[in-house]
This record gives sequence, structure tokens and C-alpha cells, in this order.
Amino acid sequence: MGKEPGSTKFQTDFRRHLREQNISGNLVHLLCEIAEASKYVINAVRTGDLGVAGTSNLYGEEQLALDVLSDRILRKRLMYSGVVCNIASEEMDEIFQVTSNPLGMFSVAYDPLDGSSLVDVNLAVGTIVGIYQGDNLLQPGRNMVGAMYILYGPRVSMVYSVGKGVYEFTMNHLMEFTLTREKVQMKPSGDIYSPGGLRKKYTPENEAYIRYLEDKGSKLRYSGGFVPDINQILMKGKGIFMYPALTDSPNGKLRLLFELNPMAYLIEQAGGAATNGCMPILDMVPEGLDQRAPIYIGCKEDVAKATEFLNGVCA
Ligand SMILES: O=P(O)(O)OC[C@H]1O[C@](O)(COP(=O)(O)O)[C@@H](O)[C@@H]1O
Ligand SMILES: [Mg+2]
Ligand SMILES: [Mg+2]
Repeated sequence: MGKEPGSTKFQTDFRRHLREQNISGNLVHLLCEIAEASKYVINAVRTGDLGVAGTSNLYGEEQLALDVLSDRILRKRLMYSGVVCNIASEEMDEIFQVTSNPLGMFSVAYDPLDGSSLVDVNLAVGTIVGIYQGDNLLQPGRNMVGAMYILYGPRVSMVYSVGKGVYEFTMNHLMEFTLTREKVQMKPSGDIYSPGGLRKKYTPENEAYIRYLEDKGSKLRYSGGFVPDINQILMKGKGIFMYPALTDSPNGKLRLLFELNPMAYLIEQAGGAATNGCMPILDMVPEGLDQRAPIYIGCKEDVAKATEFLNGVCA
């Protein structure tokens, strides 16, 4: 698919594709609501205020006006979707309860604008979303019923899975998402590496692993945006992204609920793997909304090799 210019498989739109997946009407509705919200987020990214908001999030990080606006766009859409009971966001201090009755409802954890500090230099950013059945957001990511990200790059693309493979949709000139790739699959190993964090703060184990990747001829591909960096690895089907423990932050930087779990779900669905060095990311039991973890994510063999180098030394 996508090899010949202009071929888009009869413009299959997102809603029609979802209806054909034999999933609940509520989940179809929720996924479409998130896709709709992303149209307002991309509009904010393209034309919105680039300044700070004057507030900070639960990690003590300064929020940009775009972080706050994107968060509000997503939250409002989810609140009025009629199918969401609990909402957690990288930009909110606590869980936002829409209704106390979880029957037939979903809970959603999201990072509304990942990589927001890259907007002022015009690099790609994204939205990351994890979806759970019922009201419990503090459960292993493996229990998610779906995950997706939207990538705001030169084109806007959306990648999702509900446990039936990974699909990519691309926004067309009418702002509709049409199917561009189906059943995306990762190769067993690859030659791209995307290493997050300051290298001088790497532990000897991580330093040795990076040297191994360089020696085997892997190419450095790191943009500083989790969504475009993962998207490259997933769509090319090869490589590894890592944000390891650093000497002054044993849990790395990235957040389990808002960033790691949805990406781990998508990569596993495509035949790849994601670990914190000791266990699959998706099996971690979150202790709090703000939990961080080291991550090695991508091709199965490359992730297994990272685990070998770490040899049980992990957070
Ligand atoms: O600059 P570093 O330390 O490599 O960190 C980059 C990582 O941090 C992030 O920007 C964190 O996300 P936020 O922008 O949502 O805080 C990721 O997108 C990216 O992978
Ligand atoms: Mg983020
Ligand atoms: Mg963010």
C-alpha cells in the first residue's frame, strides 16, 4: 500500500474502517472523537501562541500555552463524548472524573502535546492516547483496549490499534483521516537508534549498549519528539528508541501512563517489544499518575539485546 502515487485504497475513512473492525459502537465513537479533537490541536499548533502559560504541570515543568490549550481541547471532547468516565492527562494534577458510573464507559490517559517545546523551532510533535475499559487508570498497560497517537508533521497522521493490528491514517485536504497503511509490522532487528537523555549521564551498561549499536552500524535518528521518533521506527519497521535511567534520574524521563504504555501497546501490536530493562512496559503496575520509567522500545531482537547489556540493572 502507499507505493503508487495517489493510491489510498478507495479513501477508506476512519469511521468506516472502525465499523468494519467488529468493535463496540462506544469505542468507535471514542476513537472518532479523539481524531476530531486532533483537528483542533493541529490548528492550535499551526497558528497558536508560542508563549508560556504561567503555570506548571504535575512534574513541575513549565507549561506552554499550547500544552494548556491542547489539554483543554482533548478534555472537553472526552467530557462530552458520553462514553468516558475518567480522564488523566500529563497536564493535569489529578484524575478528572466525568461520571461515577463506569458501566460501558472508558477511561483515557493522554499526553495532549508531546514535544511541545519543539513547536517554536517547527519540528514535529504529537498527541498520545491510551484507552482503558471502566474507571481504573492505574492498571497495567496490557489491559488497555486501544491506543493511538497523532503526529503533527509536514503531514498529519494517526496511528491506532485496538488489539487487531496497527493502522495508519493520514489527514487529507478535507481534514478527513483516510487509511494509508494496514497491519504495520516490525522487522526482528534494525539499523536505526534513537537515544534520549544526556549521554554523559548514561550508566556504563547503557553506554556499552550504545557502543554496540554504533559498532553494528546503526544510524542515529533522534528528533527530540517521542511521537515522530517512534513513528519513524514503526513505519520503517526497524530500529530502537531508548530513554534509559540516567545517573541523576533512575526512572529516566518519560511517563508510563501518558507516553510509554500507549507506544508499547502499538509497538507490541506490530510485532516489536518494549521493556524498562527488566520487564515489559505493559506489565508494569503503575503506582501513581506521575510514574516514569526507563524504556527500550522497537525491534524485538534489539530490545532483547538491550536487556542483555543491562543484565538485571534497571530501575
Ligand atoms: O530532550 P530529551 O531529554 O532528549 O527528551 C526528549 C523527550 O522528552 C519529550 O519531549 C517529553 O515530552 P513532553 O514534551 O510532553 O514533556 C519527548 O517527546 C522526547 O522523547
Ligand atoms: Mg510528553
Ligand atoms: Mg506533553
